[in-house]
Amino acid sequence: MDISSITKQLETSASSLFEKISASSVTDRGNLEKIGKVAVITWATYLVSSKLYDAFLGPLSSIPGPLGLKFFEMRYYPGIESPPGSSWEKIKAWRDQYGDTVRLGPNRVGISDKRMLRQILLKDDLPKGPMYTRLQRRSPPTLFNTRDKPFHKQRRRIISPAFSVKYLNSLEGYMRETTQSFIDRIDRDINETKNENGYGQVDIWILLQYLALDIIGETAFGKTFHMLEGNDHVVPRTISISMEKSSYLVTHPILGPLSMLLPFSGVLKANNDLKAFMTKIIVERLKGGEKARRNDILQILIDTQHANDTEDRLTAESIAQETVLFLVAGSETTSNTTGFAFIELMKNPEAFAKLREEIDTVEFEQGQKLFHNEQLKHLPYLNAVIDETLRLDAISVGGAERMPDRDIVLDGKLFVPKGTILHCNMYHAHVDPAYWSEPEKWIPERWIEDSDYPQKADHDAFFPFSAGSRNCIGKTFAQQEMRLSIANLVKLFDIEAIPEQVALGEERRAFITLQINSNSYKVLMKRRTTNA
Ligand code: HEM
Repeated sequence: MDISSITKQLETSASSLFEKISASSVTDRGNLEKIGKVAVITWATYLVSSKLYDAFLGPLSSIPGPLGLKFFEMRYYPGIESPPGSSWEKIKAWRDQYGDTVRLGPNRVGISDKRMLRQILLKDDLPKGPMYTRLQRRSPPTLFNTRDKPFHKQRRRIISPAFSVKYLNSLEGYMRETTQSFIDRIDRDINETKNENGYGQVDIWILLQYLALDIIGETAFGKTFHMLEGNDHVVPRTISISMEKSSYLVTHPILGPLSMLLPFSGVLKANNDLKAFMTKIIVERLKGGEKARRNDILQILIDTQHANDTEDRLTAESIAQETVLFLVAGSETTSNTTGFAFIELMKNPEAFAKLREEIDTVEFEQGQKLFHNEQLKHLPYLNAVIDETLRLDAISVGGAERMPDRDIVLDGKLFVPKGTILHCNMYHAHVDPAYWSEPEKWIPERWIEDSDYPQKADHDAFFPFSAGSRNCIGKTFAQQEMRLSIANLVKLFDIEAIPEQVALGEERRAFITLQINSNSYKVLMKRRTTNA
């Protein structure tokens, strides 16, 4: 018996029952009860038949996927988040089993075909999906979480000058100053733990986190948080609580309205502290006039007050929210990618040697203790190390959501009705054997045109910063920061793996961004005595 006949029978039996009952008197209480039962049965019948229709006959029915997900949302799939932060691995296993279009829910399709991804993100530039509304909670939307295209276009136009190459060049001084504090901190840690060969233990993962936080502090907030000097600051602390909570709200939307009542330790207090901190900085800048001006991202946002068009003037609340967004979107993404690059370099000593050989062809400028971005921008192996890490250890393993506002056909073959949630799994495209040879191996040579590695990188299947109007506004900022930290460390220090730590680097979880379970990865380091 096929599904359509089951559905028909259910509908017929419910309507005949309804007819029988309506024929009798409705005045007595018994009949009222029967009517109630009929209403429930009719509703249940409708629900079951529409679920069966969507699962087996609807427009998404031909897309393969786990049976349960044809009926229920992914968050109800048994064990999907057990252990916490592991759902991305299950989704990857489904992709390997079912292919590059997978049914991931009654109304959700996972996409990792590179042509379809380009169409969704770039050519059709579809609006963001409902996940981003959940991230808004009760605050006004930001550049990242708005789903409104005209609002986004206007906000992006206002904020873009803060991320232009020219403006970023002018911020390089802050990045280099902070990188110097990072090097000083490493020297301190080495001295405290030095062995007979001069090597000390350094938690490179944590120090990279502090570096990224301090860099955003300097450039976006106008103040370093002094994390590298061992400070505990309200801003990073609040953001870290908020990230954990946001990740939970994305997977458990029902908790949204309840979230403020739940005992998320100190969330309310931390949020108030953060608001007070931001308000103080903005008010100081506004009151201080010309004297208080500083060359940074915050200043660009504050300067929108002088825009001709009143709609382009950001309110104090929006300035605070957007700067906090840069910290959330710009710190862990960058520090974890750099951390993964070191984890890969420690597993591949020949690659480390090649990178060092390249870096050693460049000398610090006279009187300088660190490189400039301009000296590093075009180094092929350094950029290949970064790109290969962005491919294989992609931070956004959870993917991004888009939702078509009209019926569309993907790549001329897959009909997708308006309102379907398209779960864009860019990471899956990064490791698809159809696009990459030895996709699970970390091979920087694939990015180098004149290397011996036969199959070169497929740039059309590479989306680390997404694509289209909602691509990453901080891409150049992140690349600059990653080049500076990797090149300076490789130039100044000998770095060696600690065998037990290598295994730790393989255990991963994702709460919005990919990270290592241990949140710590130690290496042995000592100052170089030659070539430095
Ligand atoms: C290696 C580092 C980084 C990676 C891999 C990365 C990746 C991404 C990706 C994949 C998106 C699209 C997300 C989506 O559609 O859901 C995105 C958006 C965004 N990123 Fe980044 N990002 C990085 C660093 C940064 C930095 C340093 C900043 C700011 C200082 C930043 C700010 C943003 C913002 C504001 C958006 C939203 C843009 C919009 O919708 O117009 N990111 N990023």
